[in-house]
Formats: sequence, structure tokens, C-alpha cells
Amino acid sequence: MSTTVVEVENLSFRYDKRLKENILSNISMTVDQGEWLAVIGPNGSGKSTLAQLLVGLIEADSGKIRIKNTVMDDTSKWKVRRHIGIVFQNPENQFIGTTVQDDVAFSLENLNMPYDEMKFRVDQALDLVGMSSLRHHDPSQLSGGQKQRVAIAGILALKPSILVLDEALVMLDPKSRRELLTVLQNLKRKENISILSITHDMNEAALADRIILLESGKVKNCGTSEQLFVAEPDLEPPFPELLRRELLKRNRNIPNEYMTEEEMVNWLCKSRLTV
Ligand SMILES: Nc1ncnc2c1ncn2[C@@H]1O[C@H](COP(=O)(O)OP(=O)(O)OP(=O)(O)O)[C@@H](O)[C@H]1O
Repeated sequence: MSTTVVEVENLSFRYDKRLKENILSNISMTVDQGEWLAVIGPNGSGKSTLAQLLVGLIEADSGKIRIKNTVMDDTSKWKVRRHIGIVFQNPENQFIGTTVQDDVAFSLENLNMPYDEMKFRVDQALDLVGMSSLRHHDPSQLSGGQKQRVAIAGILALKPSILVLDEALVMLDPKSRRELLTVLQNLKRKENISILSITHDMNEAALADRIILLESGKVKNCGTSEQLFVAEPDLEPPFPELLRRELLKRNRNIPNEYMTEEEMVNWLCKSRLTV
């Protein structure tokens, strides 16, 4: 049976309390342990605001957030943050250590973790993001993508049960992005961590178990890729779906239903398609 680790109930929020219009209105959603939920939506639809509310950086005007059965409030947010980690889009100003490894170790030192355990976690996290060879470098001298990997390692070392990624892979080159997506899929599978990823990349969103679509601060739709990309024709679908629609237009005998990348590859291999 699945356990719900994030539960959001009728959440509403506005930055300027003098204004009547909400930035987020009556948002309700859940994330299960080991589930990957992608949050998509146009610019300004409230995705980052939702992420900041979930990790307790800002406080809701009404509604409830429950993280691993603890209701988020001013006193509980410190306890909650042990379970939920966030990586932002821009890694600048997130560094504290003078070397990459010190930086990843910093949050662990604050937990008074024994040295051996800390070293193990830092080595493992740097290895996962492919940054072991730059461990003695000054983080401020790294490229944008390398900084982003260090920021991700810093959060992974804490072993949160829930990982929030706010467009955290945007700075990465395509190969690094693919590698990190595989790391995330493995973490989900092997460690049962839950992932909430905010993204504009529909190929990345299609890897999630479910996708939630925000529009003007409200939940417009929520479902699997299969359900969402069929129900929302205005969304730019992931590549396999674009290809499927093109082949369909050309009267190829392709199934008239959403296909994942793997399903598309299997179909192409089987169909011996001639161009
Ligand atoms: N600190 C802030 N103070 C006031 N308004 C803000 C603040 N941060 C965001 N907003 C406003 O809240 C709305 C939602 O912004 P948010 O950053 O959550 O959207 P988003 O969906 O993450 O957008 P994007 O895809 O462009 O990153 C926008 O209208 C934005 O102008």
C-alpha cells in the first residue's frame, strides 16, 4: 500500500496581502512515497511559489500542508525540513564551503554527524552527480552546470525522503541532464525517495509517474503523461508523442494512443517502418 508523504489541502497564497487576487488558489494535491510528480505550467502560473510553500520558505494564507504526517507551521517547519530538500534553478549564492567537498559536507556538519558517515555520504553524493574529480575545487569557480551538480549533491547527501527540484536541471548540458535524470530514477527505485520536479521540459515531465498542470495559480489538470497529453492538446507533448502524431498524419499504422519512449522504440523496431 502506498504512503502519502506530501498532502496539500486547499492551499492559497498571495505575496502582497493588500491585493485580493491569489497567486495560488485552493491547491490540493498529494505525493506518495517513491512517487515522481512533475509540476508544469506556463510562466507565472505559481510553480515556484508552490515549491517554496512546500519547504516552508513562505507561509500559506490558508489551507494545509502535511509532510510525512506533520502539519507545516512556523514551529514544525524545522522538523519538516529534515525530510524535504529543495534545489533551485540558479545555484549562485547557494555555496558556503571553500571547496566542493566542504560545501557538500556543510549541512551534514550541522547535524553533528560522525566523521566516517559524513565522509561516506559526501563521497557517494559527489559520485552520483559526477563531481568527485573536482572535489577540491572552489565552488565559485565552477561552470553553471557544475555548480548545479554540487548543489544537487549537497541535498542528496542529506538523504531527504522528498526531493523538490525547481527547474534544477536547466543549466545542465544534455548529456549531464540525461545522466542526472537516470540518477533520480535510480534513487526513486532503490531508495524509494519521492520527487517533485518543476519543469518546462516535457520530455523530463514524461518520466514522472504523474503530472500536475498549473494555470493562473490553479490546478488545471493532473494525471499520467498518457492522460494529460491527450486531455491537453495545447501542451507541447514529449518527443515520442510528437513523432506518433506525425506518423498518424501520414497514415502509418501506429496505435492511436500515447506511447512512452520505450513503447515507441519497440513499435518502430517491430513495424519495420519504411520512410
Ligand atoms: N517574491 C515575489 N513577490 C511578489 N510576487 C512574486 C514573487 N515571486 C513571484 N511572484 C509572482 O507570483 C506569480 C507566480 O510566480 P512563480 O515564480 O511561482 O511562477 P512560476 O510558475 O514558477 O513561473 P516560471 O515558469 O516563470 O518560473 C507571478 O505572477 C510572479 O510575478
